[in-house]
Amino acid sequence: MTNTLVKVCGLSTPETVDAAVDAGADYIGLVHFAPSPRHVTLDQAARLRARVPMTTKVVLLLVNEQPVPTAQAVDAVKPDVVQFHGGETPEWLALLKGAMPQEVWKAYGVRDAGSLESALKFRGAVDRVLYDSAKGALPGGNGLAIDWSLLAAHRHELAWGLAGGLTPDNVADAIRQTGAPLVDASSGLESAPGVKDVDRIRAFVQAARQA
Ligand SMILES: O=C(O)c1ccccc1N[C@@H]1O[C@H](COP(=O)(O)O)[C@@H](O)[C@H]1O
Repeated sequence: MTNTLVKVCGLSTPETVDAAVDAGADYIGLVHFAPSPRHVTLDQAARLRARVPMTTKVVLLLVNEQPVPTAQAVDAVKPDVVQFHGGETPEWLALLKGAMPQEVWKAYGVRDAGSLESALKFRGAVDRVLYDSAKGALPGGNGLAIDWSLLAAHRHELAWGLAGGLTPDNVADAIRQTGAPLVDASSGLESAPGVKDVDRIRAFVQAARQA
């Protein structure tokens, strides 16, 4: 058994939210980003959020939102964490972190070891950095893994998590190789883009727990 925290992201139906909660996910993620096949409106997100017990934390994912829509989204959904998955700056995220009670996470695209050094610019500005692939058509949710050996070799100074291309089949290896304190999956738990598979959700949480 590992202590690795598990996040299941990109949920958009009551059934899949319930499946992730029942499987024991620590975090469930709701994507509010119109170009994504996992996009939920603020109204949908608020209704999904209302199903989640306090034992599971809710992450609202935003991409390059302006200040007013960010505040409106947080107010409507009342998440525990806001994950920013675009080109948000440390200065802007530090301001937000000081102004709201929610945790602030920043997804950061990893290309090489230098990426892990440059992520240090978010030190103090966010509560966690989520390393994801820097490639793909969308800012995230592309199912592309990063080079795990970079994370294994790195002396981590930031609270962090591993995202990008994780599936029920590779998550145990990913945890063993990187020592990730948190793992996050979305497209690897789907039968088609945006369509989560409850069996894959359960298998992912179980595989991460047993790594
Ligand atoms: O899921 C999306 O469509 C998405 C869109 C825009 C930004 C981020 C998005 N997803 C997040 O990306 C990572 C990795 O996803 P994957 O497991 O490789 O599919 C994860 O945090 C997703 O929630």
